Amino acid sequence: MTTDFKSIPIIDVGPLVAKGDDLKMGQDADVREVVKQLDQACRETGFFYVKGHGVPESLINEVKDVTHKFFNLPYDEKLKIKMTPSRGYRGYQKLKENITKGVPDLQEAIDYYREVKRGMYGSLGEILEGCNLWPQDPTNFKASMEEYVRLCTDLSRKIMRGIALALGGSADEFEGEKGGDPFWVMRLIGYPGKSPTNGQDNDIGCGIHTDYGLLTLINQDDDITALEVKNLSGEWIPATPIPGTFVCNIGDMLKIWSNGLYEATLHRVINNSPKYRVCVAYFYEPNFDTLVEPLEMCVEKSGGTRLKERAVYGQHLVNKVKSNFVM
Ligand SMILES: N=C(N)NCCCC[C@H](N)C(=O)O
Ligand SMILES: O=C(O)CCC(=O)C(=O)O
Ligand SMILES: [Fe+2]
Repeated sequence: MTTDFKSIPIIDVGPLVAKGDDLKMGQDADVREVVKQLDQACRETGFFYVKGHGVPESLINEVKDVTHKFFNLPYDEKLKIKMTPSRGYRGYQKLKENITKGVPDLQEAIDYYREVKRGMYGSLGEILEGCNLWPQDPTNFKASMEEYVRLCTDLSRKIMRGIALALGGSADEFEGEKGGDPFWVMRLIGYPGKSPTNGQDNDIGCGIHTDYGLLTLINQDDDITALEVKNLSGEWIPATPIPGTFVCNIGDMLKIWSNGLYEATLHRVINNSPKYRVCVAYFYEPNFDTLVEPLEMCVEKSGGTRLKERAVYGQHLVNKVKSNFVM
């Protein structure tokens, strides 16, 4: 259950990153301390900053830098990697093309998904079949992003091990058929700055929503506060950038698996600054074809009441992708 949090906690995941490959990590006192903090943050906020993550700061900055460079290109150039349904919904979406709850978002973006080979998940995965679209310019774009995805996937796997322990499971509770072959999504997002002259009818960069999967790692520009998180009384708490950290939040599938012990907290983005803002959002997801329903151990912890929600992750994603482009 979300609470009336007034700020977003910071967690140093260093010990979890260092020992996260060893399934006996739960016996380590430093890891146990991280697990305790993860449990509290997931219960009370659903959002936390992650420091001590081990992803090089140079790469964190480089992916934002190439994202800025791409969105700075002339429109015709950006359209070379235009997203279409026939390209598996991968690629560039112009301003206001993405829609949240019926309202066009004041953002442009590129969507990347883990590869879905032809027939891989039968008809379930069909609409996402296709190749990711990489711009020629800047030249280091593809290599930087692929390395970034690799490191974010590894970090997320370790954070999920910490969360598995926090819920009272074994470290690899979310692996195997649940998330041992994790899907991923990456969205590079650009939010135009506010100009005094263009009195926008809608200045919402991304409308109020929850994320779809397990964990999101947000890498945002250091100098602009735009992401806001909703607490229990409905106040918007800013996720002010803290250089060198990721903002990490919980998605819909982890809410279901945890039987609602952990919340997928509502959030939105408004860029009130005059500067253009980018965000590199990495989404760590379950296995595409896994059926997600409350874990028995979490139902017990909740006193026996079971959430009614259940979903095949890939179906949940596909439903969202389809509705993201219709008014
Ligand atoms: N892959 C994720 N989680 N993306 C979150 C985007 C939320 C906005 C989207 N238009 C929507 O309405 O869902
Ligand atoms: O731009 C941001 O900081 C967050 C974007 C977001 O919430 C999303 O794309 O799911
Ligand atoms: Fe989000």
